[in-house]
Amino acid sequence: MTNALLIESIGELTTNDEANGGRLRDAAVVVEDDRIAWVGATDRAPAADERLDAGGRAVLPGWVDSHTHMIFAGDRTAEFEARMSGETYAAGGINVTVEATRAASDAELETNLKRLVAEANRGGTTTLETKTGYGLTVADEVRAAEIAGRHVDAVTFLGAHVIPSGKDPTEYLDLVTGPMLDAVAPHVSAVDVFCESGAFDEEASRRVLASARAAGLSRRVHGNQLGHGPGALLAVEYGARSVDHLGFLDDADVAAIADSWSSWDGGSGHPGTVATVLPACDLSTRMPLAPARRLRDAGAVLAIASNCNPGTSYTSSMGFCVATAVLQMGLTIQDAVRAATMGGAIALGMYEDGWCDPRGIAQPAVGAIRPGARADLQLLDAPSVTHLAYRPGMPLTVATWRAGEYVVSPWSSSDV
Ligand SMILES: N=CN[C@@H](CCC(=O)O)C(=O)O
Ligand SMILES: [Zn+2]
Repeated sequence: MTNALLIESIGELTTNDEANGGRLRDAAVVVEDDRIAWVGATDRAPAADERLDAGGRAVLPGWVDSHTHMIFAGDRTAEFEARMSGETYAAGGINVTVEATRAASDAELETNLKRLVAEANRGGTTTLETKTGYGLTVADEVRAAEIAGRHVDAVTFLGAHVIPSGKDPTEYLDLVTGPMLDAVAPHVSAVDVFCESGAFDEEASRRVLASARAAGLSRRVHGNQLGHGPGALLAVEYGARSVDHLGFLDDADVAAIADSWSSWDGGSGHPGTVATVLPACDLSTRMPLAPARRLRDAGAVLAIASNCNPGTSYTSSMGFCVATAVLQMGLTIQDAVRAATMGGAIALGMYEDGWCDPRGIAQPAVGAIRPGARADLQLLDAPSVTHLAYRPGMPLTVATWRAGEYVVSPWSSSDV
């Protein structure tokens, strides 16, 4: 049965919809079941079963967090403390979490994931990707993918995260690109590779990306995180949906990522490789901030993601990431908000209708507030998205809807 909710008197509505310039004042939205049914001026809004007066506050799409690692056990507080005392981050720390994750029960992993998803929802996140990569045996990677698929919108296979302790690199690469991929493939939509010294070099990364393509899965790359390397160029060459981290880029990398968008017209056409920046990770590892502004000015499509994981970025706060991207990376507020919503949706292939969730069910588009899109919205206790950076660290998200249902509902409609 159709049930219509009208959210009216929205002071500033961020739509990410070119049809109305991406932003409306004194706006209203009608949500019908799980979708946006109507967007326009409050004084022209149609009747609805239920009304919510936003009182001049801002409404924007829920965050689309396109890069997290939420299937793990344990934490790495000691490693973080050492880093804050001057140690450098090294990929080897991943194996500490691999050991803890293998030792955990299914229930422990699922409980921890649910805790992290709930935290993310409270901060306004309505779409989540997460990766395997702390199991690194066939059984542990399949287990991670299955558990993740019950709670997030997209699952990525990251068997090529690091060579597990005690394993021969050549044998492990054969496993990751062969039997492990075959076993995990039914549960995931993409394959990722950590292309970095200490993890997978160019030749190994090529094999991972080629095996993903042969299996009909999307490609993603962790690239240029700890130093300059081939990750960004490989991502573009293999048609990856995104290349993530990007602290160390030269002019050729920036140009290649930007050029990958030359045949995309904003909706249809072949999408290029999204440049995903991870501001919280750059801060937590004390690495150079990714050159988000330079990438944007060159014409790249940007995403901002949390990279929530116990090693390099133990936060799911997209609001914090957006504020950091504005205050430290030089993005405008509008660019940062767009990157954390529409950018993430493009990186996940979810900006158009019909993408499939981990259960294989077709879903409406996310990342924009436009008729037909999934009704994923957040209400800020602020008159505009500018306050996300103007008042950094404040918990401004006060209500969140996912597919038309309240995920976070601190106010009843009569309080607002
Ligand atoms: N760089 C590779 N993977 C994670 C870190 C994982 C860890 O240290 O546990 C990242 O994105 O930063
Ligand atoms: Zn990551």
